[in-house]
Amino acid sequence: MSDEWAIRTTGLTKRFGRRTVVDRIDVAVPRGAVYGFLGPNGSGKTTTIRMLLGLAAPNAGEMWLLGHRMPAAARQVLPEVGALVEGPAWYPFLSGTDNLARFDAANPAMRPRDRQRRIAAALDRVGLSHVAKKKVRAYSLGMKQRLGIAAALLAPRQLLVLDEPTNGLDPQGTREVRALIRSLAEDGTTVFVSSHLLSEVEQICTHVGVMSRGKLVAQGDLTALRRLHRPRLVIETPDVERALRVLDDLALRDVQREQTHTGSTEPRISAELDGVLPEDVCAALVHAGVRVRGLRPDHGSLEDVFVSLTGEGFDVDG
Ligand SMILES: Nc1ncnc2c1ncn2[C@@H]1O[C@H](COP(=O)(O)OP(=O)(O)OP(=O)(O)O)[C@@H](O)[C@H]1O
Repeated sequence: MSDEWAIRTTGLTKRFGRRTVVDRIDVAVPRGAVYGFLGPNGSGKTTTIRMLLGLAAPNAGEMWLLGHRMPAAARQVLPEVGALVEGPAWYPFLSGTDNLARFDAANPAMRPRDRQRRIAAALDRVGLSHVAKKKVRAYSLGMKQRLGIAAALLAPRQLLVLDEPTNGLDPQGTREVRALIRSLAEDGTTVFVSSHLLSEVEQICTHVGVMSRGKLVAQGDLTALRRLHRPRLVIETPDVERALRVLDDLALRDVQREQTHTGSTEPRISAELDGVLPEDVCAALVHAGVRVRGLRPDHGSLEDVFVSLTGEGFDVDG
């Protein structure tokens, strides 16, 4: 498998009993990407991550991490991969440093001689040096999550896999973790991050894969996915019937009467622009005597694209 992919799977499948929870997915994460693995709860994200990390065995399909076949190359590859899955359980009465020391000591590949230096560097990387000696029970959730990322960074990593790293965090904690992910990516680490929050993926990711009911329904860089939305034109006018005839004459597609929103009394219609310029539609409407009270192109949001792909909404409150 080509070296350009940090993660690649083909036909990856996991069944629990008769239920297929991951269904023949082809994941492609380019090196250097921040890849958002987006999907509602229960869509199969954690199961996929567990397979990638060798924590669960696939029923079918193939996978490669950093160009190496998994799970065959697990011993060689996994030391290059930092992971945060279901947040580590910390000892609340030990400090951040002492918790990381226990974590580090559990890994036989780590040289004890460098332990303190390694821990100090990891804490510094996630911005926790100032609380290194504080007991973890005094840490905020965001700090605990950053400590989890510090644990994943005790060794130099080419790839970081983070399962819902901002889940349960308050807005401040969320911002801290997002900023950390961005800065890790700037250092050249590939980051694979799962989330059920579209806004989160939009803010930090370069690429996205969308899971829905075990299937990967869309994948690519964010700009390319945005292009999947066909721009529409929204017109506000009291002369709906006349306007509809004009749009029909212009052969615009998917002409719809929009539901009137509370607070807005003006009837609205919309249509796919399909290459026609908004100003030409406006001129035709005015020429036909339609009173145009409002006219604007709607380029749509990423959410529109994903809802149309999955038929499900996303939690858009970051
Ligand atoms: N060990 C298991 N045995 C049986 N079913 C399982 C097991 N693990 C997961 N599932 C089921 O597989 C489906 C996918 O779960 P998974 O945890 O991968 O989804 P997810 O997208 O990560 O969602 P969440 O964010 O809620 O964890 C769910 O319906 C879940 O109940």
